[in-house]
Amino acid sequence: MPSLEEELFPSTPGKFKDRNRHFHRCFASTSTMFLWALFLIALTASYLCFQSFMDSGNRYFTATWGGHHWEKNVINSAQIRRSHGGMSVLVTGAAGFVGSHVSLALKKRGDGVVGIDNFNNYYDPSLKKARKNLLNQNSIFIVDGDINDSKLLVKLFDIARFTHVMHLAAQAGVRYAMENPGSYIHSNIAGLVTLLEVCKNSNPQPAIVWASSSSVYGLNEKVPFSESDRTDQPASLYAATKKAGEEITHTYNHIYGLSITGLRFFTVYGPWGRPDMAYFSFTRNILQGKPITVYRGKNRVDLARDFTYIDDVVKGCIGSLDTSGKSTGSGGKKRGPAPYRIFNLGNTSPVTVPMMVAMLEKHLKVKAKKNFVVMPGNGDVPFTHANISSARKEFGYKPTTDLQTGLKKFVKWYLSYYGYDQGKL
Ligand SMILES: O=C(O)[C@H]1O[C@H](OP(=O)(O)OP(=O)(O)OC[C@H]2O[C@@H](n3ccc(=O)[nH]c3=O)[C@H](O)[C@@H]2O)[C@H](O)[C@@H](O)[C@H]1O
Repeated sequence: MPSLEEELFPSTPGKFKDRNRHFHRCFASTSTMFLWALFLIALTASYLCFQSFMDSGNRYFTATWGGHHWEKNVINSAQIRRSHGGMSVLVTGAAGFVGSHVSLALKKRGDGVVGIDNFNNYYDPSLKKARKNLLNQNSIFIVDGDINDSKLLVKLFDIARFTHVMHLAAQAGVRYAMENPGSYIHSNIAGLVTLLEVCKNSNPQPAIVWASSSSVYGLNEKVPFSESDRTDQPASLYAATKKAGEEITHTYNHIYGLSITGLRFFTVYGPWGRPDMAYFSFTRNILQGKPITVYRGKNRVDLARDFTYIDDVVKGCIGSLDTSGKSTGSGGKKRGPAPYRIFNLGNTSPVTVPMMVAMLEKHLKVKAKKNFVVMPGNGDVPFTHANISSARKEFGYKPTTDLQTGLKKFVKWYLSYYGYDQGKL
């Protein structure tokens, strides 16, 4: 005798012989659809719940901040250890190239330094970890966190009364902007605004020095580039976000009385540098016997950069901090006008890319396998050249390291850091 189930949901249509056949079929398919719909709704709901849990709870998975021990580390690290004119500086992007160098220099002269870095994987995070270790050895504490985390920033300002912020956290790289545009908005726009909001609300407000870029000059053809030259023709999204940063910081200066100094860095290079930059990746390839791609402009014109050595840039950063003047607002209210400044930090002597390669070949004692290709339309500009008279006048900025000398120091570091001096070559 067939079961009720078999009666209602026969395995083969031929089994259905009663007169309610159509009704049963209809009922069967409607219920199945209903069950499927329920199942899909449940699945979607669980997925959305999981997503929102992950988003809101992300902090809890990645957060490594908070607690008594952590606060003690922040307070100790922020402590000024010199008697006159010391400052307590929050350095964002402290595990980065420029950030790590500036942090060490500030600490060395007795200023308080607390770093923050999100240790993202835009390039090898182990290099960032190594920089962090170096800073830790010099009693500099680095918070593992993102500048978009306003709760973290508020907490930091609550427990350490920073007099200055050296804002170097950013999504760098000119060409990568075509691959991952969102990361530029996240760090260079949203992150900047989050930081400025916290700074403007803090009491007292810190003075802010931050990294803009030579790339804001974009398609400007007037050389050398002066701060008053036009910067409304960016050639990359990276440049556009840095230019936007200059406008955004101006607003915070104007409305809230924050002291702001923007530094236009010109292709900074040196030991502990960024592996995504040409001098660094060329070195890696040359040592590994791999070819390098050298871009050329129209009519085979060589590209040129005003390569600037890291120690010179550090001096420029510190000179800017020392002369930044005070923010005038407090608790979100402006009490008077505050300084708003922009400076080029370049070297004032551009070198072509093939000349830079020749210097690397000399220091590495290895010939490069060069492929010359026409510069792709991916955000590059043909040349950069800084006029640095403003920075010189304001805080005595005077670069002293030429590219030949700077690359020699870089190669020495590279060979040692990657173990080539122990027979790898
Ligand atoms: O001053 C800045 O504001 C910027 O400086 C830096 O950008 P750039 O000056 O473009 O440096 P970098 O990539 O080292 O290319 C150097 C040269 O090599 C050429 N280049 C590059 C790659 C390659 O494969 N081949 C090549 O010829 C290339 O065409 C160029 O002529 C920072 O990365 C950036 O974050 C920002 O800070």
